[in-house]
Amino acid sequence: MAVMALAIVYAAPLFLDRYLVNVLIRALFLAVLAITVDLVWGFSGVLTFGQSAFFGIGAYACALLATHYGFGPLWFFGAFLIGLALAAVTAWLVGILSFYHGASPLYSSIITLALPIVLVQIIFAGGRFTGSSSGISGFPTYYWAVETWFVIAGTLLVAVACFAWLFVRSDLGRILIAIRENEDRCAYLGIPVSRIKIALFTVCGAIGAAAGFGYAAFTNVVAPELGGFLLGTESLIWVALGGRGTLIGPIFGAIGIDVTSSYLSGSLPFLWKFIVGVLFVIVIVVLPNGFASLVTGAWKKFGPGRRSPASGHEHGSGSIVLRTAPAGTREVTGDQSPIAIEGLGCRYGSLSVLADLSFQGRSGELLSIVGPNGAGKTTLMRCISNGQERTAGTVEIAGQEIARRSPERVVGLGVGRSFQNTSLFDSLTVGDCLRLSRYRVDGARLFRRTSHVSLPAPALGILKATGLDRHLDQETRYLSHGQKRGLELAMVLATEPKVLLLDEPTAGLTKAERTAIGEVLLSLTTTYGLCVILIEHDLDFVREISDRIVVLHQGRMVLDGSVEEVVSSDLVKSVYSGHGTEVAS
Ligand SMILES: Nc1ncnc2c1ncn2[C@@H]1O[C@H](COP(=O)(O)OP(=O)(O)OP(=O)(O)O)[C@@H](O)[C@H]1O
Repeated sequence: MAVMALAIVYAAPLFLDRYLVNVLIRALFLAVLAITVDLVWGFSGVLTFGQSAFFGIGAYACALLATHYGFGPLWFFGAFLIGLALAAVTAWLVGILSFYHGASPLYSSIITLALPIVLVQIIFAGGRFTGSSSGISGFPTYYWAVETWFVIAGTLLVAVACFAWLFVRSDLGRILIAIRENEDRCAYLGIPVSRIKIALFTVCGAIGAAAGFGYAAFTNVVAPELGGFLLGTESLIWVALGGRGTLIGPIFGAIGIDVTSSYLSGSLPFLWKFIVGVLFVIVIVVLPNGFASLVTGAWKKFGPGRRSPASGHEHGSGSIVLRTAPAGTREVTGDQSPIAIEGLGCRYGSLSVLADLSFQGRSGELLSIVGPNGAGKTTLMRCISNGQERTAGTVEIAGQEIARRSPERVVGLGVGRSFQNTSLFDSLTVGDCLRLSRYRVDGARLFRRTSHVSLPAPALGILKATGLDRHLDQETRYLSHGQKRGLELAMVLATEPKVLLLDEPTAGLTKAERTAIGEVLLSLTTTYGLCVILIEHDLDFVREISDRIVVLHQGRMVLDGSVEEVVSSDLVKSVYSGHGTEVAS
């Protein structure tokens, strides 16, 4: 494919007229920018308006160094490196500001929106040095033949597209899609979401600068618009029209719109922009996944090896082999408690949701947390799995305080958490989900996909019990509710936790599935020695499988005892009957 694309790049200028080749060279550089927007927005879900700023930085590095300092092969190459480094550092700083733990997606979009505006103001403020609003033209550059420039721009585009393609199909590329679909689940599997986003943003910034540098060196003109907000927004339109998250769609979107506008914007300056706007609205409504979805849809329907939806998958993960991971080093030793909670409290403003909770969990123990709706059970899970949630007290995992650690770092201490509502990645396959849950233990490859995944014995046991080991190539959206629950549990166990937090794992399951889950939980404690903390409303289920029960009421612990003690307690009966005593504060 890459060889064919390169052959086209080398042959095309021989057959096309000169004006079109000139227009295409600019469009090819812009298509490189579109790929970076697709990686950031299409694949990892960060709506960025600021990718043009990096294009502008690369373009101005070329123009400013050639105008004010010197020109020659070394200067040219030096300017290229300076442009890339400046863009990478800017992108890294913007990434840190945009994606620090807890930043909302809206926040990062606003920061990327401000970036090109700030850059243009800096260019204006640069006066004669930066050429202010008129920009810089006529600076020394290489006046090679258009055929040569076409080959340079085309080769850059093919190279970036190939690397991007390999990247999005790799282990790390799957993680980008997982982040786009369910950032929280990724964090609670120990994936460092913020760091991955910052790294991606930095690399895409540098690539955008390379494209801008080439664009400026070819056209011999730079203007503030090259780093402006308008180009940033246009690049989003190319990606949306072409097909977000497809790579090929944004390339054709950028080339198609730029070339057409070069022909039409002279004769129909206002009408052309209007046509693009209307086209954009129509495509968003009729083809939300862009024009590329027409091709991929037809390919899925009529192409070779087409699959039924239940067995197919959008991104083609290929078969994956399951292996048993070597026994981890996560067993809790000696008398150490896997989990010890002391004086834990949580407030939301003046509302006290949890107060003064203290208890410990032991290895091989199934500890159920029960209590009426609103008692604070889920909040307790949040306080254990995220160091930033609690407002008082301490939580220790195997003797280590979680302090203010973010969820992914708490996973590193040995806490695994499943959510009240099953939380998976719809367009990823079962195999992909399992592979990415091993990120914390096995890491992820940058340009390759591993053909196997090594899982600890408890996770393998669940896959076998639910039959998921025979559906590794199936997208998770086609799984039954019970299978989804099973997969989520297997994914959490793949992180090799010492303490497993389960929030209503049997909700919505049939009686048979509930019994199966009960057996699985028992084997996790008895065979594998895990400490399981379970929130459950089904008191019969709790009674059958628990070693110990903690009862919460109005955010306080009213009882901590054996199953018999709790079941026979009058206090618990009155709490559940709604006549519960007001807990003294
Ligand atoms: N972010 C928040 N801001 C304000 N109040 C909150 C927040 N999260 C939870 N609460 C309140 O804290 C209380 C406990 O909620 P929590 O979800 O922990 O209860 P629960 O015992 O898990 O209930 P359920 O069994 O219905 O899931 C509720 O009154 C809830 O409204």
